[in-house]
Amino acid sequence: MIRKSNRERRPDRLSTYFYQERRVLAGITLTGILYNAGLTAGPYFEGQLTLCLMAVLAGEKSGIDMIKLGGVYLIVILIVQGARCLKRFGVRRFANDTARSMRRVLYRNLVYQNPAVLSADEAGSLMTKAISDVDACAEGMRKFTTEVFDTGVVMIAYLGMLMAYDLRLTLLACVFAPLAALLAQKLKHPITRSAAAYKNSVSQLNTMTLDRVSNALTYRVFGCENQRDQALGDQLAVVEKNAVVSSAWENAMQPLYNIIAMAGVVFVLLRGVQNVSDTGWAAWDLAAFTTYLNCFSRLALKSSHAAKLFNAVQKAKVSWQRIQPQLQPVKIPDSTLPPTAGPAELKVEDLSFAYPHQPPLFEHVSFQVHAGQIIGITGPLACGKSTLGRLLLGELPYTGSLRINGLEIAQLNSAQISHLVGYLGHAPQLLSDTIEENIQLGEDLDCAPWLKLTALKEEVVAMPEGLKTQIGAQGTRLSGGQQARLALARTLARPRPVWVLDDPFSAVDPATEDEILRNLRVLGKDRIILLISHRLTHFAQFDQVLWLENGTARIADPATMMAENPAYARLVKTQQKKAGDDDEK
Ligand SMILES: Nc1ncnc2c1ncn2[C@@H]1O[C@H](COP(=O)(O)OP(=O)(O)OP(=O)(O)O)[C@@H](O)[C@H]1O
Repeated sequence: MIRKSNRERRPDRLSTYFYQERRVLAGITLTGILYNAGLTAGPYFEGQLTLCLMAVLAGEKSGIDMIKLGGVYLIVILIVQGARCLKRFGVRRFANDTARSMRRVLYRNLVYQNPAVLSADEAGSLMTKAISDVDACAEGMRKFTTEVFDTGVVMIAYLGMLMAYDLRLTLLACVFAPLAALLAQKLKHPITRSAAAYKNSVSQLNTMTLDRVSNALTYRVFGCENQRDQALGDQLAVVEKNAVVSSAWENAMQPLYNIIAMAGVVFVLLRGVQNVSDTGWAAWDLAAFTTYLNCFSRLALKSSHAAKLFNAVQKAKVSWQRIQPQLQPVKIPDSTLPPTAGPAELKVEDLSFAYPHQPPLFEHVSFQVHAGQIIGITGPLACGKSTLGRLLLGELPYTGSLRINGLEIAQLNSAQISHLVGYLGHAPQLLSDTIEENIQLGEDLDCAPWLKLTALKEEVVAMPEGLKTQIGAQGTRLSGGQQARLALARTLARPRPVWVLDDPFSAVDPATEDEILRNLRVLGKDRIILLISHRLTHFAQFDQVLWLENGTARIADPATMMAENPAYARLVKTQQKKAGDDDEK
């Protein structure tokens, strides 16, 4: 028999979580059986105490006998309640551990899964899954585990006891309990439906809240605040309504389940009296009658709980179905790169790419770049400049070949690519943290040289808290140019064979751009720098210019590009003229 190790077990199966907690579950089983079997001691001792009291009154027993019996009952209660405490502790621990494990897997999925797969879900929905659905699942599993003992074991114990007293009466009186379970089963669909509607409305509310907060300025500037707040308020009302409906389906049926399960008490009373008066199916004394009645009401109550439990599990199942797709096993990619020799080299051959359901953005593109070169990438609007950068990150599937140092990008994982390609995207993507942490990202790096390289050092030194300055969400406490340079410093602090810099100078003045480019030239002497830009002021200083247009690519040194590509030459001249006019002004 092949035994699966913990790591091989599938996190998208519920059984995995029960298996992981097998030791805790074993403890719950022991204490649960002790507690629940011990519960039958209650009715038994109550019956014995009644009998003893009658004997004391009749002068057959003394008060001491009664005290002794009461003392034993007390000790039994203490043991039983002690077991109950331990069982509760175990069950809570089981739920907490399970929620933690699920959250860990879900988090890994969010971090490592293909962004295209994740983008199928709205941010609010992902948050709802990561927080409330995981809790709902763990809670469902906790309730199930608890009730297996609190209801299942104790029901069996009670049933056994009742049968021992009067088999036929027990069969007759207990015939109603399954009816409650049957009704609960029939209510499965409305319960599942209402729980799913509630969860979806919460997801939508979270998405709207995130949108409202992150786009607050846009809504204020365009005067849409009231309209957005109204929409948020409406969604809140939907959530409240769905919460009430969902909870009503789950909880409002409990009294009905109780009544159905208790219906058998009529038989217990009728036949019980006959048993005591020796005309029934069994011969009882008064203690037996008390014990039986007590035991039966507890059993009826428990069986109505079982019906409610069934509904609670149905509700938790909705959450499980929502998170299960995000609990697929994720392998953290191995970042070891195959060995390569020689200086950095980028070779693009016959590259073609199209976004889904769109015409090709690139067709049969080929070019080659060597170490020490700075390549300016430009072209008409939306010609695919940023997309080319993202292809080098391995984020998009392409045909043809895209090789860095002889390694095909499509055959590498994201961790390996991160050792080959440094990237600065269109948006600075800054963390809501200090300047220092935005560069270090948890690594032990000296920030000063990188701030100097990006002409940001003096400005940071002048800030009252220097490197420890908090920059706010997305760097909002910095100017646009400071944000761009801080993001550039973070990229340059991690030397890679290829750097892709997507429009790094759009918010930087020409003099600062000049200074940074001089520094880049020194820093990039054994690397390749691909600089994507619309601003062509400095393209004449670059080694090559890559012109993208209508799915094709032309690469040439800047002078040749000026001479042979009229569209490029026109663009350069227009920008030069505008710069001259600005200077005159
Ligand atoms: N994720 C995407 N899905 C579908 N189409 C996309 C996606 N991203 C970009 N596009 C489309 O691909 C084309 C090229 O986009 P890209 O951002 O690469 O161009 P660009 O040259 O960098 O643009 P710009 O000149 O505005 O800087 C555009 O028509 C754009 O609408």
